[in-house]
Amino acid sequence: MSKPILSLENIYVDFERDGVISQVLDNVSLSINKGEFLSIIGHSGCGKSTLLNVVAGLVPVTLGAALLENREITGPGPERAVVFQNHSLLPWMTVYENVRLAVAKLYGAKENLSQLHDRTMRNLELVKMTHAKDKRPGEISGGMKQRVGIARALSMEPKVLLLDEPFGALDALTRGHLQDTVMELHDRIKATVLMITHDVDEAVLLADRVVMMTNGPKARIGDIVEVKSPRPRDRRELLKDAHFQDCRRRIVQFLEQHDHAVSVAEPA
Ligand SMILES: Nc1ncnc2c1ncn2[C@@H]1O[C@H](COP(=O)(O)OP(=O)(O)OP(=O)(O)O)[C@@H](O)[C@H]1O
Repeated sequence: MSKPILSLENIYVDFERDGVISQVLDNVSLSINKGEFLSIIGHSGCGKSTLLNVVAGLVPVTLGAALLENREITGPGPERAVVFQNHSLLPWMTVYENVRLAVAKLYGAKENLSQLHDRTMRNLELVKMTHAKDKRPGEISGGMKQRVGIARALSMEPKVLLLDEPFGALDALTRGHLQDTVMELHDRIKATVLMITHDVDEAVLLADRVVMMTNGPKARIGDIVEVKSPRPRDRRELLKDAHFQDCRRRIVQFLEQHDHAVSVAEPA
């Protein structure tokens, strides 16, 4: 788990709207190892999604470079699958068909129908959704939709899985179940994952490292906390773990300090 798969090198991102330039990211550098799970946390609007979108190839950098296995990222590609907070399933297709569509797009030319079916079912099994394979998105819960979104992303066998607040819209119990599923998947398929979250406990529970971003504009990486708690992790056990609590405390402290920085900088 020590080979860098993804390198962000001195990344700057500016957006221009009506002649006004906003400098969102300011010299962000980060190296992510193969199989590593990184959480990104920071106050709302600081630029977390922008950073993830740079890796997804959806936002171009103004300066610097994002490299996947030493090759510059210049656009989207199946080796970087994204799961957004608002599951984007096609409502007229069944759960099976939603995943099958992604499978066919990538493997349709290389594999026969039975192989495509097996691939689809394998990914639905990974997220425990085979029982609902014939249902349409309107007939399943938010948590189940998110599972299907994850299955669809995994079916591309991406080198990097990008999760943009994947559990943000879910109730606490469903969120907990999905966190467990993602931890299990990460262990099982040794995926490299970059996940944005607003939830400190979630960030620490899932990650090998938690990247904390400063407030925008011109957001940077303020600090990184390494979570050394052994895997598999059990949320109840971790509550008693001094290292876990220390990681948690450092992140809360960072966020509080940066919250304060904003409130004192604002005019009264
Ligand atoms: N395409 C764009 N054009 C102009 N400005 C943009 C664009 N995308 C993002 N921004 C601005 O960049 C800043 C960072 O946005 P971003 O969505 O990356 O933040 P975030 O940390 O993910 O926020 P949140 O936690 O609220 O989702 C915001 O001020 C946003 O308005």
